[in-house]
Amino acid sequence: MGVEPTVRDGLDRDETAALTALAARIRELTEAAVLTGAGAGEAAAVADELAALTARLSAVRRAAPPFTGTGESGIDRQIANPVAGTINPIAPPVDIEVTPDGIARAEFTLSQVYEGPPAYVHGGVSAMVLDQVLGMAAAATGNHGMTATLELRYRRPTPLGVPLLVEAKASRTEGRKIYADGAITGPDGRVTVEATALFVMPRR
Ligand SMILES: CCCCCCCC/C=C\CCCCCCCC(=O)SCCNC(=O)CCNC(=O)[C@H](O)C(C)(C)COP(=O)(O)OP(=O)(O)OC[C@H]1O[C@@H](n2cnc3c(N)ncnc32)[C@H](O)[C@@H]1OP(=O)(O)O
Repeated sequence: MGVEPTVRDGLDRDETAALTALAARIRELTEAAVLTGAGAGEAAAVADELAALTARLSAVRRAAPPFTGTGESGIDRQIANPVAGTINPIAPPVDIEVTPDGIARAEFTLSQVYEGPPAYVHGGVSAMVLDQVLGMAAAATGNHGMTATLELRYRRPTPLGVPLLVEAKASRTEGRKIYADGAITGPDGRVTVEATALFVMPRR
């Protein structure tokens, strides 16, 4: 059971742009849903309208999330990725670049949708972001691996609603194993979360 891997539709630029705009509106909707004080009656009315919109989108449904046709690598093509994917409303999104010297980095801001402790980022969300960014740093070595271990050290709370920096780099490769380190840094320049991970290339 479960979801089978399957051939993916590729999106052209127009569809990518339209689905990216759709996801941006849904992110705004999510934040509005978390913060609204509209009251029970109005919330129920909006829920009915949203059900109709969902039905419109679902009228033509793919078997699996599409890839973008324009990305340079396999990772860049994962346009529905839950961390970096611009068409995925649950992605903040974190716009990750990989420098020529193999550093994966992004500046990003997390809204109150991602709150864990009051006023701070949920630790699992920080973990998700670091998993992706360390994974991309590992993949920059030319070896795409699955996360085998991800160790986190939460040094201080990560603030919501301000620009954060995330950076990672592969530290060493041993056969099918790639190790990477990274961190999230707050606007005051202090590290809030450190991460170390092992990625293992699956046996083909
Ligand atoms: C056209 C477009 C295409 C698009 C494609 C996009 C590609 C994107 C690529 C890259 C993106 C980067 C961004 C992504 C970031 C997020 C990644 C995730 O979230 S991954 C999901 C969570 N992780 C899992 O679900 C793994 C589940 N586990 C497994 O599948 C296996 O356990 C696996 C592959 C990790 C290892 O399985 P084995 O059978 O290959 O492992 P054995 O042969 O036993 O071990 C190999 C070596 O690794 C060590 N090892 C294996 N697992 C270990 C572990 N958990 N801890 C420590 N060492 C481990 C072993 O001790 C061994 O080391 P010794 O060669 O003896 O030195």
